[in-house]
Amino acid sequence: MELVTYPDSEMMMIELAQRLAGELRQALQGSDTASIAVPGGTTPGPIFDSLCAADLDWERVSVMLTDERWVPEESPRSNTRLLRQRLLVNNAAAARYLPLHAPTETPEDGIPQLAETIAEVLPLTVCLLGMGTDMHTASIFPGADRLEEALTGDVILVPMRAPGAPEPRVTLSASVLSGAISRHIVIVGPEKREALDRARSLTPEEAPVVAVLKGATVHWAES
Ligand SMILES: O=C(O)[C@H](O)[C@@H](O)[C@H](O)[C@H](O)COP(=O)(O)O
Repeated sequence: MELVTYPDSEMMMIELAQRLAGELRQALQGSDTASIAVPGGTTPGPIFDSLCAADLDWERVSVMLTDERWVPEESPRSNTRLLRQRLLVNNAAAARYLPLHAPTETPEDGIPQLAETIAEVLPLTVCLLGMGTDMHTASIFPGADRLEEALTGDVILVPMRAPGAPEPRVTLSASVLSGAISRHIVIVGPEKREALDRARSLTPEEAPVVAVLKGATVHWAES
């Protein structure tokens, strides 16, 4: 794992967006298509604000979330809603969006069809992840009901229910996330930095972020 620290998060978000766009651009030089998975939550909004304006052939790019809360798109908890408002706009409106949510009651009902579409674009070209202070990443939470399957299963999407998550979730598996050609983790603040340092001496069951750390670049700003 490589750690890059930035003087402030505003600068980090802009530089990281440029880096992600550069990696997609480079991939599109050698291939017809490219794919990127991004997290939801409160951290990545400013990255999306810059990335959506990147000058690249978005029509050839598939965009998806790393994980989603099983709530309707109108919910303020919906990561899809965040993506539609801040990433799939401007130049990036031309991208192909691969949903991680379907209008079914449970994630179990929706997953087979969603996973089929995602399978077509794997491995991911670029994967951006967030991390919680409990050391979860995507929606792979410590103590989750299907933690083992998400960490070690040869699967694409896993439904998740966890004490740390207020609603059912669906997450890309560790094998899909860590299979991305390029992986970045973005964290802000001293608490998350301490959690990351702690995670490095723990098992993936205790600290799921460990499952995606090898070969990843962690981007950190104190505030
Ligand atoms: O849907 C989600 O919540 C995310 O995809 C999740 O994995 C997120 O990246 C971390 O929980 C960090 O969240 P914050 O950025 O809000 O701290």
